[in-house]
Amino acid sequence: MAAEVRPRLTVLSGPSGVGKSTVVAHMRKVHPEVWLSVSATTRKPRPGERHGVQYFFVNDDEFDKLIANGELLEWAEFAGNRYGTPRGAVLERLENGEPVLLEIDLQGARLVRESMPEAQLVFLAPPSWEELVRRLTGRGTESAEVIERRLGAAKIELAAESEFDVTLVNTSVEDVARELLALMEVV
Ligand SMILES: Nc1nc2c(ncn2[C@@H]2O[C@H](COP(=O)(O)OP(=O)(O)O)[C@@H](O)[C@H]2O)c(=O)[nH]1
Ligand SMILES: Nc1ncnc2c1ncn2[C@@H]1O[C@H](COP(=O)(O)OP(=O)(O)O)[C@@H](O)[C@H]1O
Repeated sequence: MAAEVRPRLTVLSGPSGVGKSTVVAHMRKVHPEVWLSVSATTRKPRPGERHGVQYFFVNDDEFDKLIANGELLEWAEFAGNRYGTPRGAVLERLENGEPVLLEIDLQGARLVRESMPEAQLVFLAPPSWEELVRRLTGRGTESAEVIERRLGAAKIELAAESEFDVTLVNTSVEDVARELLALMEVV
């Protein structure tokens, strides 16, 4: 009997500022072959962010078209902007048996769980609420108002931790990156 080829779809979620991007960047430095889906968003780029690298930065009309054409695997509104996962690239890699990582919010994780129940959902948690506030504020990329909105969303996300298959606490970026790679069966 042929060995079962089980493509891994892993979803990484967690409150804004917990360190998702930092962990993923570290993981890809160590294992550049790990593929991360690049989402489309209506959010404006932060300094240093480039179209097609961190996100595909699109306007509202373009995002509407992506939805209308069925090009998004899932999408959600988060803190006043829309974010969505392009469907084609993800499915292509899964069909090739390659591991796929999505870094998306709680609403997106729930949608993926419904449409692809075999996906594994990983929650990245902060060591404490105070540390989360410190990281989000310390990053210095958002206004006080946007930080408040994101902390409001963070409370909802933290309350949903038990919906996930695994929780990783982001105390050490290196440790979490290693644990995530193991969950994705890359190492
Ligand atoms: N549902 C969904 N959420 C996404 C997608 N891309 C990014 N997000 C989430 O949107 C939220 C805001 O992302 P971003 O503006 O980059 O802020 P950051 O997480 O604080 O760096 C985070 O929770 C991301 O994980 C997507 O394609 N779909
Ligand atoms: N384990 C960690 N210890 C200390 N600071 C961290 C850690 N992980 C991330 N950070 C810092 O926290 C801030 C938010 O991280 P970021 O990766 O942008 O979060 P997210 O993508 O979840 O919004 C950044 O300034 C980052 O350098």
